Formats: sequence, C-alpha cells, structure tokens
Amino acid sequence: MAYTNFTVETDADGIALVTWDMPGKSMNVFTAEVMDELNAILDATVADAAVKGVVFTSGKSSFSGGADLSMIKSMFSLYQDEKAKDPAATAQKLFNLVGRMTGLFRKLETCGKPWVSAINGTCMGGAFELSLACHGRVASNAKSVKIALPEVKVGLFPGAGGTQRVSRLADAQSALQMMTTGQSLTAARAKAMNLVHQVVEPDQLIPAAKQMIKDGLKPVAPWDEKGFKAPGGGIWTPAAAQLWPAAPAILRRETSGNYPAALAILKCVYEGLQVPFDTGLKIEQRYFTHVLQTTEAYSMIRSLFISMQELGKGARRPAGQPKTELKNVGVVGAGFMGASIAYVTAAAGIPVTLIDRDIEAATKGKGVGEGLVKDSISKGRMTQDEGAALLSRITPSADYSDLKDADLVIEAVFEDREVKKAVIEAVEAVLPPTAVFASNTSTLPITGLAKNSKRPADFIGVHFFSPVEKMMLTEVILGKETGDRAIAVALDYVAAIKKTPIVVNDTRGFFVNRCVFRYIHEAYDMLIEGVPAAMIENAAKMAGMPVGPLALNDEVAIDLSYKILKATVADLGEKAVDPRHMQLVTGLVEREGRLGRKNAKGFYEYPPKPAKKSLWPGLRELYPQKKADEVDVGVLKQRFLVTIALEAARTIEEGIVTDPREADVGSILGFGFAPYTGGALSYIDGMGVKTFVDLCEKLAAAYGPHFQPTALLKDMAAKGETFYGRFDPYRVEKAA
Ligand SMILES: NC(=O)c1ccc[n+]([C@@H]2O[C@H](COP(=O)([O-])OP(=O)(O)OC[C@H]3O[C@@H](n4cnc5c(N)ncnc54)[C@H](O)[C@@H]3O)[C@@H](O)[C@H]2O)c1
Repeated sequence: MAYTNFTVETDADGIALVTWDMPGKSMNVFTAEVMDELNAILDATVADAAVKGVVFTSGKSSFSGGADLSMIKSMFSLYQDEKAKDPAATAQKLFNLVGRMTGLFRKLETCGKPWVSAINGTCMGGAFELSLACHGRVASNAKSVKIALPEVKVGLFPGAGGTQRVSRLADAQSALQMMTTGQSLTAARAKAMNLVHQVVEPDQLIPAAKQMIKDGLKPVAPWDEKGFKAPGGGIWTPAAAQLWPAAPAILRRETSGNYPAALAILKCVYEGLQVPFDTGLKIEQRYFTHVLQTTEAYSMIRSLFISMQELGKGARRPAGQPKTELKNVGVVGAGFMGASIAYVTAAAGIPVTLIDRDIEAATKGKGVGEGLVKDSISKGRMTQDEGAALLSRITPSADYSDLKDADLVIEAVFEDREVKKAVIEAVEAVLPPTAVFASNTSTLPITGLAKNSKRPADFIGVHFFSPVEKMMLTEVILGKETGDRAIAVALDYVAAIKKTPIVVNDTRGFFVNRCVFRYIHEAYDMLIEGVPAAMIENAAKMAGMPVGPLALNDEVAIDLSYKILKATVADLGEKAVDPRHMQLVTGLVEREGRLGRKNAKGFYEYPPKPAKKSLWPGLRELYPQKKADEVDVGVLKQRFLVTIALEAARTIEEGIVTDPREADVGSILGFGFAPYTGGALSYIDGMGVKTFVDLCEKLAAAYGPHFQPTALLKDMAAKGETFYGRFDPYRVEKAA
C-alpha cells in the first residue's frame, strides 16, 4: 500500500523500514493524516506474518519537530468557539482529541512486534513521545541530534505518554528537569538518562536499529513486564522521600507559580508513578485537557508558537513584492553592533562587506566574528570548515565603493545625526539603484534620518538587539516615506538571518525600548518611594520578568538613560520627563559615576568573577527606606506588568504598532515580558479589558497618572472588546 507521508520497505530478514518523509515539508510534523497513515502501517505490519519487526526513521535531515500547527490550532479553535457555550462538553471533546495520539502510541507499544526508532536528527515533542513508545531507540551521534520535550515553552506539556514513559525510564529528578524546562538533550545525555538504548555513528543508525530486532528485542515495554519498578524504586524510597517534598518548592522558585503546565508535569509524574501505566496515561490525559484550557496555554501557544511562526514567515510582508535573495549585504560601522550584525549575516550564508573608518577598525570588527566562530567550534556547534566558510564571507574594507554590489546596506555607526548623515551620503553615492539602506539607530527617528537620503522610499530602520547573535527579535522601522519594496527587502533579510521581525511605525524608542523604559521608570518610582531595591528586583522576577529592572538598566547603561532623558527634555520640554527620575539618574551618573555594567558600577556592584554581582549598598542611602512588611509585593508585580502593557496599548492607539501579534511577540522576544501571559496585549486580553481598565484606575489613584487607562482602552472596555477581537489579524482555522 502506498502512503503519502511514509515509505515502507521490508528486507530479506523481515524487517520493515518505515521512513517518515512528508512531501513539500522541510520537517516532518504530526498531522491528522500522519496519524491515520501511521495507524494503517501499524495494522499492516501486525497483519503481515512476513514482518518480524519495524525500524522507524525519518527521510529528512531532522527526525521531526513534533505536532503540527494545524493540530494545535484545531484544539485551540475548539476551545475558543465552544467553551463558552458548553464547558463540560468542550472538555470532553478535548479529552478525546488528546487521547488520540496517546492511544495510537500505546497501540504501537502493545502491538506484539518490536519497533525501533532510529533517531537521525532533531527529535522533538510528539516525535520523541512516539520514539518512547517504541521498544528500542537508537540515536545517531551527529551533533545535529537534539532530543527534547519542549512543550512547556508554549504552555503545554508532553501529553502523549511522555510524562509517564520518561519518568519510568529516567530517574524522577532528571525526568522532571527535562520536562519542566523543555531543555534539549544530546544523544549522549539521552543515553545517560536511559532514554535511548544506543548512540552510534550516523551511517550505523539503521544497521544498529535492525540488529536490535535481529538480536531478539522483546516487543514489551518495561512497565508492561511483571514486577516493573520505576528507576530509584518509585516514590516510596528514601531518595524519593527527599525529592518529592522539595520538588514543588523548587518549581515554585523557578517559575513563581506562573506556569500551570510545569505544575501539571509534576502532578502527572507524582501521581502516575503510583498507579499502573495505563492509569498513568489517563491521569496525564486529564491534566493535559485541563492545561489546554488555561489562559496561559492559550496565550502562549498563540504568541510563542503561532504568531511567531506567522511573523517569521512574513505575515506583514507587503503583497506583490518579489522575494529578494540577498547576494551581498553591506554593514557600515564595525563596532559593537555592526561586527555582530556582519557575523549573523555571514552565518546565514550571505556575503558581507564590513566597512569602518579604516581597515584596522573593519578588521577588528571581523575579529568579533572570529571569536564567535571559535566559541561555536569549541562547543561543537560548528565544524572547522563551517567556521572557515562563514568567516570567508566577511570582507573588511574602508572603501565605500566595495558596496557597489550590495542589495542591502545596514549602518551601525555612532549614534550621531551628523555622522549618520555623512555615511548615508557616502553610501548612496555608490549604492546600486535597486539597493535598500537600513539604519540600526536605537533613538533617532527614521523619518528624520531619511531626510538625508535621495531615495527615502528605499530607507528603513532595521533595529537589532544586543547580543545580536542571541536575540531573536528585530524591529523593522518604517519612516513616513518608506516604500513597500524596502519593507519587503528588510523582511526578506530578517527571515534569511532567521530572526523574528515586528514592523513598527516611527516613534521615539520604537516599540521595545519604549516599553523597556516604562519598566525601568516604574522601578525608579519604587526606589523613590523607598521600596528596598532587592524587593523591586524580586517582585519583577516573581511577575515573570527574566531580568529585574535595575539589572536591566545596568545592562543598557544608566548614562544612556540619562542621555535619553536629556534628549527628551530638549525635544519635548521639561514636562515630558519626571523630574524625580532626572534627579535620580543625574545623581547616579554625575555624582556617583555609576554608569552600569560597563564600568562595573551601576545599581549593582560587579566584582571580578567568580564573585557575583550584588546590589549597591549606597542605594539605601538615597531615599528613606520602607520596611519589608510595609510593601505589598503583589502590587509591585502588578505595577510592572500593567505599566508595560499600558505602554504597549498606547503604541496600538497611536498606530505605532498595528497588529497585536507584533506587540505580543515583540514584548516577549524583545525584553522577556512574562512569557506565560502570551505578551503585553495578551496580558490585557487574558484578564479582560474591563478588568484591566479598573486595575489601571486603581493604580493611577495610588501611584500616579501614568497608570491612567487610555481612551481606546476605556472604549474597548465599554464595548466588551479585546485586542485580538478588535484588530482581528488572527484567524484561527476551524477544527476539521
Ligand atoms: N549598543 C547597543 O546595544 C545598540 C543596540 C541597538 C542599536 N544600536 C545602535 O547601533 C549603532 C552603533 O552602536 P554601537 O554600540 O555598535 O557603537 P560603537 O561605537 O561600538 O560602533 C560604532 C562604529 O562605527 C564606526 N564609525 C563611526 N563613524 C564611521 C564612519 N563615518 N564610517 C564608518 N564607520 C564609522 C566606529 O569606528 C565604530 O567602529 C548606533 O546607532 C546605536 O544606537 C546600539
């Protein structure tokens, strides 16, 4: 029988090689059709007496990425459309849907013939759960092999038997760690955890998998054998007696109780290990159904899975613009940012001309790339040859005429209007008429810079975040005259370097920095009120922010905050900044010389390693300090999230950001806005706009008018609207 997504070849020994190779896809994913075909293959191999066992592998360079968007979306729309009407019936339907994959894998596990999964590349989520249901697992030792159950990162957890099988193979602590963090394992680590049986050279993968069957692999899972005991003896052992009381506390410390999926993993493992395997599967299915219905899962899947993919694939790309294959990119300014921009561009296979004022500076910039390559090679992420090829794509130069073949030039020179003006003119003098010019400025409006260009329609902002090689977000900034072709070229470039773009209209601070400074300014307010700095930082982390606002301010530099406050006063007048903020920052920079991380003196002290940073004791002298019991940490947490969300809502109201997906994805990728909320606008939608408006009014009365809800928010509250409903960029396909 022919299958669309699989080939099946049975050899002379009666071993069927099932190869998963979905047509037209770069990666295999689970779809309803894949599950139907897998079920049919299972039935056929069981029925065929000539088949002694099955080796299951992938025809792609990776094994599989797990569940497909369409499956998640259909569960999602079920929840969205039907929950309000009949919550109990919706839960039952979800429960049945969730059980499909679990049931199929259990059927495989108990089919009576041995199955071996041959893991040839990255194996994620549902695909690893399928492998876990196989009786044998062999992984290639290729560096590209990564094994993970990463569902928790989008608010879910392994719900197709993963929690039950992993905790019956690996010790409970490692199992919990793997699933509650979603960490990636190398093949060797997976073997050490007892999750795969063998790790072999890539060319030995299929022979080794077949050999397991020839050696008489029993088609019975360990937990289906009589007298099976979980590693470490289950949960009633002295070691377990230490782990289980501590586990919830550790999880709480790591997640501040913000992630229902992480807690559900803990419960699935704890409860599941006390009952027979099939009952454990039911427990998992029940918790998964529950987690699917939480606001956190709903919002995280929407932003971190669906919206991120849609934006990455060019959801905001203007229609009708042909795709640009970038053959050469110019980067002008080989300093802190430019050097890394050149590196990520070359890493994406694009030749780069890296220009600075003299060849020494340009070569030094390439040296940054050399350092990053060396690091990647030492960590096994890159081969010597790949590193050499990458570096050969970066050509340092001090001659602007070398930009004559560039499709796109990105400037990252000093943040100075005059310097930028001179660079724009020098570049345009040699640039081909088809090329686009992008500025990486963080504070200068694009429309103003474009005034120096003879071709403002081809002028755009491409704003990177530091460290460029790690940060996944790029803001694409539109000046008033930026044309569609420039937007398309910028988005094609961002896609080529595998970052996620958000398209933002020109404004002071664009989107991300506007929100970031609201976060930091709220911390200034708290300091001024006398809240101890440690409580400020802890409250932010408990709210789900990855970095406290004071530590973040140290990273971006306090003198930059000072410069921005002064520039705001110069451009918009004294009233545009809070005089108490100005006083605080002026004192820190001018009187104390505290510039932040860069001079090892900021809100924190940075002693030489290995000593850890600690809050600067002098902060306690600046304002009369409140006692810990005079501070409500819950309110501090709320203030951080609300002030950022309100700023994000303002950017929508002002037309700076036009699509809620971009505000959400931008807030999470740009500054780590509490990911469990799904982002700054999902935070508002999640609690309901009316509730948010009421909360803003309460906070405004207590902490100042910057908490006043905006006109749009009040209007939305009155009409019962949500951001996603109102702007409706987000269409969920109906369940099949
Ligand atoms: N530092 C950040 O975190 C960050 C983040 C996003 C954007 N930016 C923006 O990126 C730009 C560069 O910032 P940076 O931190 O990399 O600065 P930097 O001082 O490290 O680098 C600037 C580089 O530009 C070079 N340069 C100056 N004039 C030049 C000219 N006429 N021709 C060629 N090269 C010239 C300098 O020699 C230097 O190597 C600024 O616009 C800044 O606002 C910075």
